[in-house]
Amino acid sequence: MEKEETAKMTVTGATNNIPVTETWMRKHRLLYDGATRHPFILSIRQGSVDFSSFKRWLVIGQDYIFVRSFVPFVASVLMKSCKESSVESDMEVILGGMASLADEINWFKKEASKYHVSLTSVVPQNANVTYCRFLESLTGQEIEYPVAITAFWAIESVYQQSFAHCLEEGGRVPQELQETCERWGNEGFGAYCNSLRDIVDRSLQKASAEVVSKAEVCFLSVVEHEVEFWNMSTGDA
Ligand SMILES: Cc1ncc(CN)c(N)n1
Repeated sequence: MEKEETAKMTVTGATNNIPVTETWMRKHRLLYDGATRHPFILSIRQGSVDFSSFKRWLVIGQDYIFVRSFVPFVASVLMKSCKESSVESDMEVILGGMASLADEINWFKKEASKYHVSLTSVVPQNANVTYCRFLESLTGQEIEYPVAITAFWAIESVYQQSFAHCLEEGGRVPQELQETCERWGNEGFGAYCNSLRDIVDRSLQKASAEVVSKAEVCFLSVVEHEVEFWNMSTGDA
């Protein structure tokens, strides 16, 4: 009897200790999968994607524009972490993210010249402009660190999990997109996303209910923007 009670307590304790990001994932699974299992991503995984100049223009050109707006946002998260986080390693994780964005920019330039895409003449599409504006709105001082770091984690994670899904067993990624999938779907990038997720969960543990709810809204906005980003592939955005 005593043993049973102890077991119950442990189960209750574990339930109460579910990290916030895990509760969001369970609650918003369908929406999240809508981004990481978007038809464009599934077509890459199934090998049916038509990697025409239009798609190249999206993956290289539009994403290049996005990443250039992403950098100042990440810089603002770095500033917030210096001021608001008491954990030194937060800065190192975010700095690592900045370094990987520098690599991304160089990679876009390399791919653009390989496929003769002129990065300077790509016009940002509406969905991309809206997404970049959203990023800018999160750079203000009034945005709390837990909210900003939530957006950062969600943006990186959706991308990582989308491309990791393409690489899972049974996929038939076309040769010319293999490197793209590996760039974001690799395990190292996955570990980095997990470090961001740990920062989110830790910072939300100490946050007020109001900030937690703002962070959840922000998480959902990111997922919606990511869906809209891929919708550009069908001209629906
Ligand atoms: C739209 C989008 N989202 C996320 C990432 C990953 N840095 C990206 N390159 N582009």
